[in-house]
Amino acid sequence: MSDRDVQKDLRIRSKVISEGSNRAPNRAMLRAVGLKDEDFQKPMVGVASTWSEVTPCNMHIRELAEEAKAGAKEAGGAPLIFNTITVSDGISMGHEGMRYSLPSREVIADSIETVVGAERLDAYVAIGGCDKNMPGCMIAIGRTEVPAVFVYGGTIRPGKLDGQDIDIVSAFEGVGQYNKGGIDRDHLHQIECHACPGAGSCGGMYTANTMASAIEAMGMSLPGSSSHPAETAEKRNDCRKAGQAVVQLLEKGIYPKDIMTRKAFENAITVVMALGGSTNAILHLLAMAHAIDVDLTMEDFERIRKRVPHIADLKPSGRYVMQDLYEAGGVPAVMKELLQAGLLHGDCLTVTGKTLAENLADAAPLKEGQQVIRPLEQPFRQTGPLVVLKGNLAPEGAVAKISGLKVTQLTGPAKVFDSEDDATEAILSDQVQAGDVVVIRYEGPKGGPGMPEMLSITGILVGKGLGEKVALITDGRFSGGSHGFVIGHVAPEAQVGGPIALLQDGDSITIDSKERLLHVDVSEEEWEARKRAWKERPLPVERGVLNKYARLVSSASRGAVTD
Ligand SMILES: CC(C)(O)[C@@H](O)C(=O)O
Ligand SMILES: [Mg+2]
Repeated sequence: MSDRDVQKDLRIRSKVISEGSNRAPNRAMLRAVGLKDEDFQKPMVGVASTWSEVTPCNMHIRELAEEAKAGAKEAGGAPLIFNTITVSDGISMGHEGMRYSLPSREVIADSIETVVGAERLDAYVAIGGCDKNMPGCMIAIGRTEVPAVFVYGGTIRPGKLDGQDIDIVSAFEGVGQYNKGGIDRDHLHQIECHACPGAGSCGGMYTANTMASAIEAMGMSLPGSSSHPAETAEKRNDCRKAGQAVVQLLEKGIYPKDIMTRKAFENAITVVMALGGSTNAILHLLAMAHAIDVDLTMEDFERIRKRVPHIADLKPSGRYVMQDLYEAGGVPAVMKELLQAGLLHGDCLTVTGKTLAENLADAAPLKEGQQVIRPLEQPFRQTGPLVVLKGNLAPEGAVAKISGLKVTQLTGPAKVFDSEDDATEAILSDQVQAGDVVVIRYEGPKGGPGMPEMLSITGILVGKGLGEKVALITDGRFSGGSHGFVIGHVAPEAQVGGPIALLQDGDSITIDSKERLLHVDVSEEEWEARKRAWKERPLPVERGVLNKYARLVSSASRGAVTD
């Protein structure tokens, strides 16, 4: 791009700072951070970095942010890096800390919106690593109404133990295997030491990789970037190019609302279904749609699921991890197949300034002989694996992931727990038997608060060999690493008096993923009596961010949003 082009005024917001005598003080501050006279003629481009030492997912993002900054500068912008927070789902899992995970999505969105708004940035690149970073950045992008590009920090590579690939979920399931006596302490320690061999987000088609793929499908990331692993030259290149791309979007006047359309969300859902992504995708895509005023509902997921085959042999239920998908050709190669089969809208605009179909025309196909992605004609299932269930237990809906499951229907007695801790204790001390339906309630967005992910407990069930023998239903949610007969996001949640609050031990619960049903068999009189007797509980946290969150947050069926 030539200097003349850049002087075509791209300062759609920053002009309020970079022009006029009365803004001398504002510019004085920016001169201290390195901006010069010529920079005040250029668009101010932010780089929202989620760099942090608290998790491998984000520990390399500082360097990536520098690349994006260099790219934006090369393209004629005046770039500035700013940070937002992250928390690690892997580290906060299974204890009090998990309550902060979903709220962190809002903190990330709010903090990016705050900096972009206050500093009058003209455009920005957002770079995210751990699960909540992706939707957090995208919610901000939806709200801020300036050109933006998202870059995923990239997947971790698989760990190696005794010649086998392992990852973080191996460690969670190892706890159940150890509890059952299947492995000894030393083996569990070996898993712990080898599961996470470097920088990058959890390796299977868990939440981070799911959301990264969805965002690329939506057109908000550069082609191929969602499957480029964290520690590769391609990943650094993605960031450099994202810095350049965002200035070009500003030039062309392409805004997030031009890309994040309803059809783009449909493309994202299609890719999530084909890859067998995390149940969290439903929550996060609903929240992202809300941020950009796209009317998306749980029923849209069901509608799309019915026409999209599940073709990826990816963890948690399959064999491979994101690095293997990258080596097989990556997300663009999968999208190429889906487009050819008429399953994607090719006319959607993307951050390259081209349509999805134009981008995919340049993409390489799946590698010859690869094992990760099946042909569309020979899928694992004819329909997508993320199922929305409804019934008298979940009038607003609940979410199950059925990939890898043989069982589709179970009727069993409820074992009701008012917290994940109590349920975990019961499972570890063998008080839960095959055929039981474990109910974990008061763990919803308001009741948790924060709708904790329950990978510890699902990992223990799988590790103990109960993954398909015991069903688990909750108003909380699951990790992308969770598998088994588990149903989350039950809405309305217990805290607001949803039907799940009225369950009692021994109630007969039916889960039917084919009929999409979540039903409890209790007489009407009895149910009415329980309703009358139910008393609202005070919010479990009285102050601070969790109290603010609990007061504001909407139902999981609407994405658990706070604005
Ligand atoms: C720890 C995990 C596996 O990253 C989880 O948080 C997820 O949702 O995928
Ligand atoms: Mg997670």
